Amino acid sequence: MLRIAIQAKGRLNEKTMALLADAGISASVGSRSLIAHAKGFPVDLLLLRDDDIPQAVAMGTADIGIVGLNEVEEKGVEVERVLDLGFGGCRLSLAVPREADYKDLGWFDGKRIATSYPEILSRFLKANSINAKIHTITGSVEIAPAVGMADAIFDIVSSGGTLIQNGLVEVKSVLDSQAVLIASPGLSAEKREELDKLCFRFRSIIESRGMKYVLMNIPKQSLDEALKVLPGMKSPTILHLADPDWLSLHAVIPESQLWERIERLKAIGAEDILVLVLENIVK
Ligand SMILES: Nc1ncnc2c1ncn2[C@@H]1O[C@H](COP(=O)(O)OP(=O)(O)OP(=O)(O)O)[C@@H](O)[C@H]1O
Ligand SMILES: O=P(O)(O)OC[C@H]1O[C@H](OP(=O)(O)OP(=O)(O)O)[C@H](O)[C@@H]1O
Ligand SMILES: [Mg+2]
Repeated sequence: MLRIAIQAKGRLNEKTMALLADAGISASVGSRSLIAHAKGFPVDLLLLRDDDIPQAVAMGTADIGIVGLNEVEEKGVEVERVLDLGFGGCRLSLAVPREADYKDLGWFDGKRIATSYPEILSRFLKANSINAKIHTITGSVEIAPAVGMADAIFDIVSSGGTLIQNGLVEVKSVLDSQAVLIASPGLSAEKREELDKLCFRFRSIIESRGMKYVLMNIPKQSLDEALKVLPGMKSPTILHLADPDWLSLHAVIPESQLWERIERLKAIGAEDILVLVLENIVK
């Protein structure tokens, strides 16, 4: 039985539960539960604050965990980074007040920087020979310069909206983060086997995200042109129709290219185009 640590509540919780559900793992988690037995896979869910997940996995309290890379890097513990999960995307950046006379990293020399990520910041400052004072606070970091607590900040940025609201400008992105699956270094062979199965499910879900399954009818004489437009997994599927002048084409297309491809296919005579949601790609 694998034990997986996930965030009890917060930004990663919903998407983590959705990923588990897509992988056929369901659990009824009460608002005060700390541990839940899952159905559909031999796994227990351990519900923790995200700060505690890297340590829990490093110690073996949990075998695996889902947490932001930012927390893994901050805690500096020894865990295996198994899989990038493609959600919870953000970055850790240095930002300064809009009116600051900032030219380069040298600006930070002698300055006070507020952050909830002192370890990552300290490593970065050292690597760049910057002598700044780190002021550690646990939240509302962006307000620190305005209230005179610091000259600059080092914090999570996603849309950049919070920085703008607080009159700050991002000057250096230090770490790109997303939710990652981590594993304890000393997993037994049995647990490793379970983890491999789980990873197989996660990978097929991640790969299918943003992909569409497209079916259409195409005049036979347009086939060569259509094949130039359609990617497909290996190549598109071609099926014969009862009408000998027409073919049916099936292909997998990234959502970002969908409408541009459909316009090109319509221009060469494609009709009856169906776009279906792709649940999983199993390779
Ligand atoms: N604005 C954002 N956009 C995208 N991802 C984010 C954003 N803010 C944080 N994250 C990611 O989500 C993780 C969890 O964020 P959250 O705000 O829920 O943390 P928290 O308040 O420390 O939660 P906890 O109560 O578990 O300690 C962060 O560590 C980061 O990886
Ligand atoms: O670039 P943005 O899209 O504005 O996101 C960045 C903000 O999001 C997070 O805070 P959150 O909203 O989770 O609140 P918190 O400060 O209470 O953690 C993070 O700490 C930043 O403040
Ligand atoms: Mg936290």
